[in-house]
Amino acid sequence: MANTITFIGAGNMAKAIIGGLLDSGVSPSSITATAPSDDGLAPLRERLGIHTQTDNVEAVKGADVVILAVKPQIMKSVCAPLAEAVQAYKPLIVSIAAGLEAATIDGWLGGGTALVRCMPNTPSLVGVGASGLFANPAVSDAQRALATELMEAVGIVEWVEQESLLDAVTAVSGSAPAYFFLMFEAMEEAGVAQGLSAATARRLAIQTALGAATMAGQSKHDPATLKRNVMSPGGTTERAIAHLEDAQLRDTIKGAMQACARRAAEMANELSAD
Ligand SMILES: NC(=O)C1=CN([C@@H]2O[C@H](COP(=O)(O)OP(=O)(O)OC[C@H]3O[C@@H](n4cnc5c(N)ncnc54)[C@H](OP(=O)(O)O)[C@@H]3O)[C@@H](O)[C@H]2O)C=CC1
Ligand SMILES: O=C(O)[C@@H]1CCC=N1
Repeated sequence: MANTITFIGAGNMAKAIIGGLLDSGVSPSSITATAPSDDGLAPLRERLGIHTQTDNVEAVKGADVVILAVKPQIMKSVCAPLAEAVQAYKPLIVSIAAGLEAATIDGWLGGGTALVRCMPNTPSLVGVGASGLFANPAVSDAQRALATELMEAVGIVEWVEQESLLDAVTAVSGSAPAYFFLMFEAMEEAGVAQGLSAATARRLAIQTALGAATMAGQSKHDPATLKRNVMSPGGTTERAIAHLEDAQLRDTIKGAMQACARRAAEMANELSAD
């Protein structure tokens, strides 16, 4: 990718995308990351070889793509000072903030911006990310292709044509690594309670999740069939799955995902009213 990319904010998610981009062969010299102080930036500059900046406005000037990667709650105060440079240089803006609507951010940047909203996830760091993208009407086909290329460098991409669907994407993939990490915690605890060492239980649980995900991604069968294939009649898995169904696991997951999407919508309302 020959484009220059500036990350405004260099926290967990920015670092995950930057790491994935570098692993995919993007040149460190084409990436700039910003943060208010050099303390967190120095290791990125020294270990990864990317450019860093504590001045957001300078970092925006001349960038082809500006990725807004700060917390939603400070986005307004970060965007306002960028408006002049954004209007002058007209980069493609990519916001990865949960909740915040495209029109709200566009307004903070002075209006008329080509803006893609992206909901990525942290496995982007290891090239196995999953991102949902939405483009506002000012985004050209070439800019759509650029956003696709950027996020496909760190995982899979799904475009949605209705902005509100990004809240569902947040529930299905943006926040979802945490659901699986919780599952790993629970499986490790349960394995230890059954006598395994924590290290052994963790290693087996993680490898099993990797295997299940890889199989589900490659198989011509749906997940329900793959599940049935593990369940020998009268066997062990049948008992375990019956317990999970009796405990209403499906409703629990549905409730968690509804809470997630509702919070994204709530954040959009709270922050647009600021
Ligand atoms: N974490 C995740 O899994 C996901 C996060 N997101 C979204 O990504 C965004 C960032 O989240 P996350 O990376 O987790 O948050 P972090 O708190 O880890 O990162 C935020 C970054 O912004 C920096 N920052 C703070 N103020 C400024 C400023 N004025 N100018 C430039 N940089 C600034 C922080 O620097 P310092 O630490 O020095 O304050 C930090 O580097 C959020 O909007 C979130 O909704 C989306 C999908 C997944
Ligand atoms: O928890 C959050 O708000 C962010 C957005 C998706 C994942 N983390």
